[in-house]
Amino acid sequence: MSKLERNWQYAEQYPGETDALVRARRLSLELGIEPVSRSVGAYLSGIAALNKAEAIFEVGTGVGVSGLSLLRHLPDATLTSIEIEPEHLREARTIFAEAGIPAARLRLIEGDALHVMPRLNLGAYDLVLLDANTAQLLDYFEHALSIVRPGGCVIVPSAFAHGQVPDPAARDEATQTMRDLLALVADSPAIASMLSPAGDGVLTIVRLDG
Ligand SMILES: C[S@@+](CC[C@H](N)C(=O)[O-])C[C@H]1O[C@@H](n2cnc3c(N)ncnc32)[C@H](O)[C@@H]1O
Repeated sequence: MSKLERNWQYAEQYPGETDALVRARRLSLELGIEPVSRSVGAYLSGIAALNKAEAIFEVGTGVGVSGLSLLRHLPDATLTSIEIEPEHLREARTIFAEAGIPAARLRLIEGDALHVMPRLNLGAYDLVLLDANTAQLLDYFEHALSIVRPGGCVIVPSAFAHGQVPDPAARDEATQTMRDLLALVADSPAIASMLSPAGDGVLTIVRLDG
């Protein structure tokens, strides 16, 4: 194992998870859903706390690993989360209830994010997580930038598209879409962007004021 791989493995094993997160992660894997990794979950918890997020929006609920992570240190925050698969959403409701998250703090919406996002209030969210269909990512991102408040952030886990983005030989559509997004945000003066190698890569974009 190389030094970089050892660093990565250490970071993945380091953060502690709540019992609810462990249950949600196990269920995700049983259902064939790819949840955010442990280090990315810890990153989401930390960024949401730092941002003092009150209103959080997520595309791709899965069964709730990212959602539980986002809410972990924020007892008053609300989460609006969109999921296209009814079975995932049903399981997520159970997971959130078992974790003791009151229903009033959750708005779980079944549907296609591309239909739901255009109807959301502009500038209404402190933090937006995009973790669904990579083929639609550029469209999600356009909506995300208008629903996040100035100073808020948009986070895209799986920014390496299963490790493909850094591989110049990889030319599939998902990889190209992710590269397009990375190029787009790197050049925009209205955005601060950060790319971390945690998990499968995490892209964090801050919408600057003004
Ligand atoms: C990678 S999983 C999300 C995992 C979740 N964020 C977590 O960490 O536990 C992607 C999810 O997005 C959902 N999805 C795919 N396309 C979607 C769409 N257009 N709108 C809403 N959800 C979608 C899938 O059904 C799947 O549950």
